Amino acid sequence: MGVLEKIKQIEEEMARTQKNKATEYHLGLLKAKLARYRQQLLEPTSKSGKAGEGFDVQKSGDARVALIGFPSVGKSTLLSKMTNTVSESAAYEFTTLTAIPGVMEYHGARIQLLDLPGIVEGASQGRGRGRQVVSVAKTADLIIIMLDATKSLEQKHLLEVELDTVGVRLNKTKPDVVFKQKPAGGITLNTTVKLTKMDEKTVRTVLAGYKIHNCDVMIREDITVDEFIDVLLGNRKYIPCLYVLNKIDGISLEEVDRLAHQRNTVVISCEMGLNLDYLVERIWEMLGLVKVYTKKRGAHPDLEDPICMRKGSTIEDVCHGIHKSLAANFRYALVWGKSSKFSPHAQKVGLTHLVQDEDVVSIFTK
Ligand SMILES: Nc1nc2c(ncn2[C@@H]2O[C@H](COP(=O)(O)OP(=O)(O)OP(=O)(O)O)[C@@H](O)[C@H]2O)c(=O)[nH]1
Ligand SMILES: [K+]
Ligand SMILES: [Mg+2]
Repeated sequence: MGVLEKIKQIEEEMARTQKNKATEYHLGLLKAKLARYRQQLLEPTSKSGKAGEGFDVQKSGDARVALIGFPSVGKSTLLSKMTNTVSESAAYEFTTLTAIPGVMEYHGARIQLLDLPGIVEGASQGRGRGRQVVSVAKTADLIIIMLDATKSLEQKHLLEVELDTVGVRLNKTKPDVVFKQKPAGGITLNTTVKLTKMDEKTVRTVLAGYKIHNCDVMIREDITVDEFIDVLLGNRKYIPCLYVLNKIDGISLEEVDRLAHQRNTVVISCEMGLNLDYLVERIWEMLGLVKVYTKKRGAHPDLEDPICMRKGSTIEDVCHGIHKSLAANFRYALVWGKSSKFSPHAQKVGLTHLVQDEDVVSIFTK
């Protein structure tokens, strides 16, 4: 039996099985199996060595944003509007056949926007170029799910399912679970919170399903069995996602207003240039980039050329952003701004100090 058939069988069995306390651990086992088979789907086989590989596009700039959507929702039109790259757009489906990178500049950051071929339902199972597209999505710092506002928003759910299947978790944080395998000693299971969505027996059943007999597990969040499986598999990607509804020139104002209020959603019209500035702001915000200004002793901060970094960056990252050898000769730094304990005055800090957006930093070397 092929993997696809096995998956189908399990899904059918799950659909047949009533959800209740008595079947909970059996369902957990089925889910574990299902995840394992789906995993296999993504692994390259000898027949199709290319499966699971993405398009070969160099990452560039400070962050990467991938445009995912059904055909002809306007992905290429958006790329051409927002960057200096032109990507062919047309009224027929599958105009774009490969990944086309463009660069947007904003607040001194260079953000790579990646136009991709349209995908269809079943993409993750290898239909069309879907698998390549979804693997590129995994490399993004932000995924834009682009939708046609004049069409049914059921599309949104279908795309979420495709990404979920390849292990991309949208707008979710990594479950707060410590999991360590060990050579012997059995299973040690600890929880710091009350588990209401699964019980300990389910946890043990799932571990057995993965043939894990020796490990330490510390669960610090009230997670579901799916989230627990994610932890075991360990290769899930937690990526922020912005839903962009295009072509609002084709719907009523009332409808626009209703759609605009949905979570993580921006409504636009590429054709009429509506709301594109706001879209850039939201992209920036969701990327959580941080810009830091540097200042030489006795001089004003350099506001022209900030250093752009990921949220969670440290003074050490700032050093690397300035010069390769700077961290090695580092003595101390002075920071002004949100991360300074003594704001508006400077704080003297070391390499591990976390910087915040719009901090001003002076580095002192040996
Ligand atoms: N009415 C309207 N049409 C738009 C808008 N944006 C794009 N279009 C049209 O939609 C069609 C598809 O646009 P594309 O940019 O090729 O869409 P795509 O998502 O890149 O399509 P594929 O590459 O085939 O997946 C073109 O005819 C565009 O002119 C918009 O805001 N409003
Ligand atoms: K098109
Ligand atoms: Mg296109």
